[in-house]
Formats: sequence, C-alpha cells, structure tokens
Amino acid sequence: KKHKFWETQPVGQYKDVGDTNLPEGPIEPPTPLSEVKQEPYNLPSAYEWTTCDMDSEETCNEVYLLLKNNYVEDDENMFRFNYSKEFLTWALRVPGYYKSWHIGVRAKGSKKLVAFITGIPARIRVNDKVVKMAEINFLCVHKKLRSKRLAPVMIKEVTRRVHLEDIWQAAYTAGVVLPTPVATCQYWHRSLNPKKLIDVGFSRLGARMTMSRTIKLYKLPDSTVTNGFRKMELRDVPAVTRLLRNYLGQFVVAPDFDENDVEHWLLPHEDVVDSYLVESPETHEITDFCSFYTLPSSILGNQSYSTLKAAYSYYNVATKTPLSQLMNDALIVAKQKDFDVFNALDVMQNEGFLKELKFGPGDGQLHYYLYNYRIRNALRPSELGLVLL
Ligand SMILES: COc1cccc(CC(=N)NC(=O)c2cccnc2OC2CCNCC2)c1
Repeated sequence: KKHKFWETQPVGQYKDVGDTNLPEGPIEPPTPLSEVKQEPYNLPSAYEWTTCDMDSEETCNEVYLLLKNNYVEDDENMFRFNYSKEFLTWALRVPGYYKSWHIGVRAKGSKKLVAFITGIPARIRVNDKVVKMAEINFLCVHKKLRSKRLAPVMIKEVTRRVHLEDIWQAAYTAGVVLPTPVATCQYWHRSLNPKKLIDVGFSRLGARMTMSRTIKLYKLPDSTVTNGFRKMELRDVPAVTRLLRNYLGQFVVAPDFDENDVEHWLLPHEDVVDSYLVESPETHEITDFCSFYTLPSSILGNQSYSTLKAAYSYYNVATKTPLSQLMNDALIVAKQKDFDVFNALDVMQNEGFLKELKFGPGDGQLHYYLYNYRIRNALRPSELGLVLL
C-alpha cells in the first residue's frame, strides 16, 4: 500500500477530497494531556532517542554533517542541500522554541547520529483563525538506514512531543505527494551565474544560444535602481511588521508574525538571511520590503565546483515600488553577494515577476501540508503566504 502510515494519521485522506460536508478546521480534538503517551515511542533495539542541543557546537556540527551527507537531493541526485550551522541554529532556536522538539536518533554502540527531525512553534493563520502549530522540518534518515521504517516512528515521536506542549496542528512541506496537499507549488530559478550553472549541469544552454549570448541575457546592473532601497535595520522592525501583517492578511494561509517574530526571521543575518526595504526619501515611510535566505547545495560529482550558492525568495511586500522592480533589485543584490542562482516558489504574488525577471521553471514541485487541520479545498499557490525553510 502506498501510504500505509499516512492513512492512519489525522490528515486529509484521499477518500475525503471534495467532500464539502466535512467542516474546515481540526480533524481530531485535542487529547487531555494526561492521556498523551508519556514515554517515547520504541525504536529498533540498536537505536536510541537523543535531544539535539543546538547550542552545543559539537551537536550542531553532528546535525550539520548528517544533513550535509544525507538530506534532500534534487530529482537527478546532482545536488544536495547543505544548510550551514549558522542557518540551522537560526532556523531552530526561534522565539519560544522547545529543545525537546529537536530530535535525534543515535546508534547505541557508536553513538553516531543517524537520523533527525525538528519542530518549531509558529502561529499560522488559516482564513480567519490563528492556530498554534508546529512547523516540522529537517526529517533526515542516514542513507544506510533507509526503508527501515524509521521515518514513521520519528514523525510519531515529534507529534507526541508537540502534543505534550498542548499543540495539535502542524505544517510541513515535501517534494513528494502524500495525503493530501493543501497546496502544490512550482519552483522557479533565476540564473545569476549562468556559466557555472551550465558547467555543473544545473541549467542547460538554450537551443540556438551561445554561452556569451546566455551570459548577456542574464546580465544585471551593478547597483540597485530603486530610490531609498537599503538594508533592513533593528529600528525598522515595527514598520516592517506593520507592512508584512497587512500584506500577509490577503492570503488564506500565512504566518501571524509579531515584532518579535519579525526581529528573528527578517533582520539581516550574514550568510543566513538578507532583507531590504524601500524608505521613501521624502516621507521616510517604509513602503516596500524584500528578503531571501541563503541555502547552498553541495554539487555531487563535479571536479571544478563543490558548492552551488543559492538564494531563496522569502517574504516580499510591494506597496509603492512595482514588485518586478523590487525583486529585480533583490536579484542585483544577490548577484553582488556572489549567489549563483535565485530560487522562488510561485506562492503569494510571485507569479507576477517570475517570467518578467527571466526565471525558468524548475523540474519539481513543493507540496504544502497541514496536520490535523482540514481546509475545504486545496489552495492555489497565490493563496499561500507561508514560506518554510
Ligand atoms: C539545487 O539544489 C537542490 C538540492 C536539493 C533539492 C533541490 C530541488 C528542491 N527540492 N528544491 C526545493 O524544494 C525548493 C525550490 C525552490 C524554493 N524552495 C525549495 O525548497 C525549500 C523549502 C522547503 N525546504 C527545502 C528548501 C535542489
């Protein structure tokens, strides 16, 4: 059976799709905390649970290496995400985080870290309801331990630990189709260093295109064009929070960011997240905002390059500057910072700039999921205002 595990979980089931009698909202009610399983699920006898303290340089390095060698690869197994230690610390030590949700599996003998899964708390609005959720990410099982059915027990264990904190919903993404996506997004790439992208096989030379013609096609100005375009600073947090809350209010699913969240998620953090805004030179009003996060990929099996430097579009708001012009300035800054490629999903209003700014469609899709929360109909990507790392 295809989804033996997922058919036992409170998620939208294939048989329910289109059944408009089913109400929107939680699929199962909360369990009384006294009835939540108090002890961890059983692992195969050779393995044991461990809580990964990301404050520990040693543990953070073990997590980094496990992901660097065993985490998600593209469909052609040419690239593998290579999240940095700084990034992982930023992504996991968030306002109100629970260390117990940073879960590892070790081999009892060697004590080697062989698997990982994480949750972080988030307030996610679905239509007019703000729901406390766990954002689940970084599920990784060592390549040598695949198809030992470790993933289902790790998902049950993180679910149990989330329940112990009285949280009953979750959000997650996957490149695979599971029961059942709340949205299915297409990813797009904008070449910044086309020669390297072609050399490593990420892109192919277009038909009837020469390399020099391709380099010219993707050339960008040396500096940004929007008046008042500058890096975000701590003093901008209140204004950016207002701008972002207003903007995200239009989407069916979106984070309910407060100033504390904006300070953590959107203040520039070198080699982790970059954010810029437009301050009107006349009124000093902050009218626009753009951001991207840094997620390099290891290039598997290439003699001349080992790393693909990729920027991922994060949250962008345009109220005065045309969105395409704002995002073109983001491309210009990313090129200045020596990124090879700028990636984006077709979520929010991104579709409006993808073609104009010479993004090309990627060869895959990213599916968004909610755990224990039904929405009547799957969303169009343009109704989704949530970007997961
Ligand atoms: C270029 O190196 C890659 C290394 C591994 C996988 C992929 C393809 C892929 N699966 N891409 C995405 O999932 C993706 C494409 C565009 C924007 N965000 C994305 O994923 C984000 C969000 C979900 N968690 C991973 C990072 C590419």
